[in-house]
Amino acid sequence: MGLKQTEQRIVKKFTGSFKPYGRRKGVGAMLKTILAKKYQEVKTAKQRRPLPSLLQDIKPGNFALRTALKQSAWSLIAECKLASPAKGRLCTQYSVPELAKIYTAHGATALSVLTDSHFCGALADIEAVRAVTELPILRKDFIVDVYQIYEARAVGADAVLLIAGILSDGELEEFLTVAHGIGLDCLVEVHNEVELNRVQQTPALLVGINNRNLKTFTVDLMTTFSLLPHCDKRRIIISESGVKTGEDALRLKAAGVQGILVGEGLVKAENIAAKTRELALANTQNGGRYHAG
Ligand SMILES: O=P(O)(O)OC[C@@H](O)[C@@H](O)c1c[nH]c2ccccc12
Repeated sequence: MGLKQTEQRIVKKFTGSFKPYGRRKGVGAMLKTILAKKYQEVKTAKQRRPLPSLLQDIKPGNFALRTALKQSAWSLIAECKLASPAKGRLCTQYSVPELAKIYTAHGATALSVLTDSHFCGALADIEAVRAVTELPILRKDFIVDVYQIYEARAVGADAVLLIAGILSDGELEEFLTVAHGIGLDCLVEVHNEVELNRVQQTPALLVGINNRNLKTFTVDLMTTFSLLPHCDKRRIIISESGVKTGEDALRLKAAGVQGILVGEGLVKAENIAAKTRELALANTQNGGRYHAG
């Protein structure tokens, strides 16, 4: 199937007045490319392994991510991010499981593993990380089909990312229901007030405020500070992208977020172990938990 046809299919999938990124004019060429490829990948994966067969491999999870976030006064979700479409290769020194080991030993609350090829990720990375850590694992990808949610659980993930900007209201509801039905948490990502309001109509418990605009790639921590007053109290709020220092973490914590999701700030640090401790607020009083060892 050519790109054009695939894109048409994406367009057809969305209903209602909300326009997901894939459908807005002049919007992120990169995101469009990623989404078109994603539909192809899912189609191929389904052919290789139809859903009924995949379902046989699924043991329900136990909402390990929400449990860890609730138990921690401050949470660092540390991301295994080898590359990004905007900046290319970010980390050459360590493999994904090596990063996971460092993060685990130095105070991360949970791990995020990118499984999209544009970030040099693969689904198998989750299995590799599962083998070296007991921390909750978030599958970070562009989820556009329930199949990917089952796939995540089959390889041992505890949670998936759902990006409000690329999903219709119906899809958000459906994906949350499917994930919650198999004990998997969802971190639902928003970037503006319209998306936040849509997500707050759903039972989503974990809300990620992405400081990065997925269309322009610009990053501004103000996104979190300005959306925070609009978040209702029942949700657990995570600030995602562009967090670099312990000072950033302290400012976000003081504003009321529960934790941060960090990739680049960790993988590009000169000393990744020390940066993990810094962002986990491991050295500050009443900061996050610290796992020695
Ligand atoms: O590397 P950063 O700036 O710390 O960002 C991490 C994470 O938030 C980012 O990787 C991300 C946020 N939402 C996404 C959606 C898809 C892929 C990647 C992402």
